Amino acid sequence: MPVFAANLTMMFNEWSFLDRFDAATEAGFTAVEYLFPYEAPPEVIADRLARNNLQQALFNLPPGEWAAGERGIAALPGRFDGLKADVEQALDYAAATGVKRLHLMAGLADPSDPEAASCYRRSVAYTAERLADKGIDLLLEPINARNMPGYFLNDFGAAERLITELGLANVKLQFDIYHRQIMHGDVAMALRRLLPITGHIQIASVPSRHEPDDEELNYPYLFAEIDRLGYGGFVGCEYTPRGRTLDGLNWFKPFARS
Ligand SMILES: O=C(O)C(=O)[C@@H](O)CO
Ligand SMILES: [Mg+2]
Repeated sequence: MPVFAANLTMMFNEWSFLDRFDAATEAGFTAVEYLFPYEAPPEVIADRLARNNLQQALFNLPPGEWAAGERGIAALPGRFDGLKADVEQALDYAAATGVKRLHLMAGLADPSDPEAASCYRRSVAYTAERLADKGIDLLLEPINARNMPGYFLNDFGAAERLITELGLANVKLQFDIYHRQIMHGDVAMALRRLLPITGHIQIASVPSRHEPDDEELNYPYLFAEIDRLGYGGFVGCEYTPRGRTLDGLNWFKPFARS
């Protein structure tokens, strides 16, 4: 049975960020993920996890100036010193929360620009090495161009090639099924092929990015396939509820902790 992580950036927005940990637990989740923890002190987040007996599945390394439109800095020339500081900040939060995988956003850059490609490779290799010291996986997530125009890592093939070429045991794919379907389709076959290099899975309906219970993907089939393939990681629920979060959790009832 997949272990689902509530994405607290997108779900449970009826509560303040810290209260979302309690709300997700009440709803039966045993794990959480979110984009960024950095506005709350690490020990405060650690306390919310501990008091709810929740596992921290994933969060992102700092993404640069998000409010100014940045979506990561790994592929941006001239930002390597900033990236090094970001890695140390993320590791402080990782130590407090016990998270075992972190996502590094690439940034907005032309994937055919050799300078961006070289910066990205250097950033990934450096970050992977720092995380490996702590037993943490580094995740790379291809993101579709409709949601994030101009994003550097906009292709599953490019992610697979880089992961394979680097050959670093802790660099893995963040397989967001929503992005996969929009970018390439062929989800089940891609899961079968890419599972050996996959460190985290995320889900949402396509095209609306709501609960995984409607629209063009057959999630019951995909959940069974993920189990059949022996996936032992988390499945992040990275969707915007159609209405109130709790009203949209019928799909999750068979998997909820009682
Ligand atoms: O956009 C997505 O999909 C994500 O998983 C975000 O966490 C971007 O990191
Ligand atoms: Mg995602």
